[in-house]
Amino acid sequence: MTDQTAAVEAVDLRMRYGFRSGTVLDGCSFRLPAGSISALVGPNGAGKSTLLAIAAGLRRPTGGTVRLLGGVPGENRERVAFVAQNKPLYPQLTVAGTLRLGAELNPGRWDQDAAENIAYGGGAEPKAAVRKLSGGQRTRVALALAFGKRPELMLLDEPMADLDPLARHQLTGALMAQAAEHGTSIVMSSHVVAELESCCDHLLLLSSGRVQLGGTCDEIVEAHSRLTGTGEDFGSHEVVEEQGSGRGRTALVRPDGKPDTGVWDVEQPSLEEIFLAHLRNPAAPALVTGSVAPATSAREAAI
Ligand SMILES: Nc1ncnc2c1ncn2[C@@H]1O[C@H](COP(=O)(O)OP(=O)(O)OP(=O)(O)O)[C@@H](O)[C@H]1O
Repeated sequence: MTDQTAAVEAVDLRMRYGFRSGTVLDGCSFRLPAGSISALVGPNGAGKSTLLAIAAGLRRPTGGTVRLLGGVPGENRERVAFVAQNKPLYPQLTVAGTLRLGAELNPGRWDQDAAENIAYGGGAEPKAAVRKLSGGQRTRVALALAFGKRPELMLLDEPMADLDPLARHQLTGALMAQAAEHGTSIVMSSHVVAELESCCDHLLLLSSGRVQLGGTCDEIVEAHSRLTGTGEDFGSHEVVEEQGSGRGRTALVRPDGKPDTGVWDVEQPSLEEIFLAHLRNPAAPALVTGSVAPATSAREAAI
């Protein structure tokens, strides 16, 4: 794989589930670099699962293109692991039997130790039937299949949703180790923005069918400021969200140059504050930095 190869690249991706249903993805374009951890966030119904299912080759988009590791979805299944939101498993199998099946389906690349570390870390016994496991233990078994496969790309739909705080912490560590030691690309959806900042390289906020925010965590944070003061207006600073306050006015902005510190108190908002402000104001101007812009639009920008 070359440095230029994207883990996932989408250009003008569009999706409707049927003539009567609304548009779920409406021209999504982004490029998630290989070898990094990327998070997909957005409100309920934003299309995160739809996007991951398209990338995994389980759904055909209505329009646009998506490429994984340089190929089309579904083409390189042995290199890609997908864990769906409902974590489908065979309920009648035991945990050990599920891992045996994983080994049989992935000859030559299966890592039993990696799979067992994830599957048994939450107290599940090898002989326990999957149908008798707790939600979090089932999630661990589904993730164990993904880790055991030693894929080049993991697509994980809300992998932490059922896990307790300690298990979330352990899984975050395991994902970071997987990316650092094996160069695995990881794309996961999540609702817990505060937990993503410490482990993710790139973030995409999906809203109204498009990428509302995209870039590295640092780029997104550095592109925003919170201004508080008594100024008349925010001038050419791009306002994402504005509120009144006892001390005057306050706004989350994308500054156009350095704000006037004689008029405004300038603070750095957290990533979570920025995301919440964008979620409350979906009409705010989008920001997609060069680090996650698709190669075609990056080339256009350079011309
Ligand atoms: N099989 C389907 N048939 C018709 N509409 C669907 C189907 N699956 C999803 N949708 C619709 O597509 C939209 C996006 O759903 P999706 O599950 O992709 O969002 P999401 O961002 O993953 O949401 P959540 O955070 O709640 O998991 C929703 O309006 C949903 O109702």
